[in-house]
Amino acid sequence: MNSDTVINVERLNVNYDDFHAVKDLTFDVQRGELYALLGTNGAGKTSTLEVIEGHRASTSGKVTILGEDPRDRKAVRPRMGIMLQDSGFSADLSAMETLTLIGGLTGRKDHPDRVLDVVGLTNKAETRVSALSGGEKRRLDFATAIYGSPELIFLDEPTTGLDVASRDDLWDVVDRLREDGATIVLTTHYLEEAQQRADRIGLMHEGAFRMQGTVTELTQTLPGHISFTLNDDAPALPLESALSGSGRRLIETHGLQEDLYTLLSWAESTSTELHDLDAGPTRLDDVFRSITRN
Ligand SMILES: Nc1ncnc2c1ncn2[C@@H]1O[C@H](COP(=O)(O)OP(=O)(O)OP(=O)(O)O)[C@@H](O)[C@H]1O
Repeated sequence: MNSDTVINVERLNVNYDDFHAVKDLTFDVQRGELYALLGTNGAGKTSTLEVIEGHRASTSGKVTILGEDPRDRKAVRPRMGIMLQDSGFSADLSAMETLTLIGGLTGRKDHPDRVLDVVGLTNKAETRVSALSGGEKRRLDFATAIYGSPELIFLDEPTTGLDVASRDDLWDVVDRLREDGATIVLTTHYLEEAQQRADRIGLMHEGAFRMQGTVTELTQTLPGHISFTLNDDAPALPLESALSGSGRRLIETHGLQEDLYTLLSWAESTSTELHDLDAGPTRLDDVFRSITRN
């Protein structure tokens, strides 16, 4: 573990009675990284995060965050922010009072009106939590996590319930925090968000990591695709392809650029039209689906 290691997890196990929910998990998160902990339903993500965030004792294993034991609340609270899936704020408090309370509880210094402005809730400052819409509550959840611009921020399903514009706004704020050096741990079921933003991904299934690495490392494990349709009188293709029931040709390839070049050169030299051409590398969705099949 070096001085840039913000989270270190070694052989973490979490049992619920005789159910083994998290199995020997080992990973680290480095300063400034956005690490996405992804996985199937019930994979053990929340159980893992609860231990890292200091909300749950592990059954065995060693976890340090910011060089401290996560259960040492006094040491870690001022330095980290958490956006839970359901924060359970007091319904009677206003948005402004909620943030003031968070500042008092965590010891993180900031100005509630600044943070409300950042998340676009200035006009709801005096509105009670009970009167906020679902998306506004989510933005207030986010505001509590970024209050004081902590150096480590946990975002648990941050964009669930947000419309597209609000999602973009949230990611803009995250990008700015990262420019200032924040480390982010993300869980999400929106895989395209992780694909676009994560430096590294841990992919969990049934309590254990099935894969860990950068998006490129994960997606390189499966072939990319080229697909199109041809007229019935088209000449023989230069590459092996599969034919779907709808008459679409599919080429699966680990050499996408090369095969695409071969195909396009062939199409030009034979004056063949490739209708509805689509090509691309494997997406994280495909990798995700593959782990549930193994
Ligand atoms: N308090 C508990 N008591 C018993 N079993 C639990 C408890 N909390 C979680 N589990 C079980 O542990 C497993 C992992 O749950 P966890 O909530 O960590 O998964 P997750 O990856 O966050 O899932 P999801 O994506 O569905 O939110 C599940 O099978 C769940 O039913």
